[in-house]
Amino acid sequence: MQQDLFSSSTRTFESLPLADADVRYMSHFIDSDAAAQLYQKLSTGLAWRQDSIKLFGRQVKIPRLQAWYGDADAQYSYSGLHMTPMAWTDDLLRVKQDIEALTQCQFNSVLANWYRDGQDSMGWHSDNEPELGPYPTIASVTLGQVRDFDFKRKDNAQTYRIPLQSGSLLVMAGATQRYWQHGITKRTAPLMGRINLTFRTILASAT
Ligand SMILES: O=C(O)CCC(=O)C(=O)O
Ligand SMILES: [Fe+2]
Repeated sequence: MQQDLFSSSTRTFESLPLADADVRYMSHFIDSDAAAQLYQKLSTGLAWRQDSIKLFGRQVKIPRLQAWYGDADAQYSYSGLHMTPMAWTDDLLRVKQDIEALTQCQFNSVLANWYRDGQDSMGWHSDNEPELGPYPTIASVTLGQVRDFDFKRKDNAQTYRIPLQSGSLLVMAGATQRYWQHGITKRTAPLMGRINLTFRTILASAT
């Protein structure tokens, strides 16, 4: 692994104040120059797709580009899309291994999301597909534009917002997906692009 890409002194997690959840945030997982470089590399280097989902009987383009990488057996279904992973790239593997060392968790796949501008978004959801298991750990890296990441509790109106900085790492674990939804809202202000990498573990028994 290249030593110079990641800073080490400021790599500490803070716990976010969400009840019945385990959410940790590291603002400087990757330093800002390296994050900008990695954004450029991944924007041209990953096999981005414009997927559509069926909504009320019509095919609707999802408001972002996506790419799915991982171990060959990490098959994933999402809103009716069946995703077969592409083989790990060196960059994705390096980030994965770095997160694994920090979190002591293993991941076998990553969903990459590219929010091209403020119009791209992700609606309210929980990452609660059966193949993720009941208490999934999801590690999410932000590169590029800062975007607000919103949490909304399922059983009352509680919300929590955190602006995710370029180079940051957000880890959602424990019962987070069970009690909370999350999403990235659209913005009318002109925004630059943001690439998000969400590392997951697809359980073999569920596929
Ligand atoms: O872009 C993000 O930070 C969130 C992505 C997300 O929630 C997902 O891929 O499930
Ligand atoms: Fe999610």
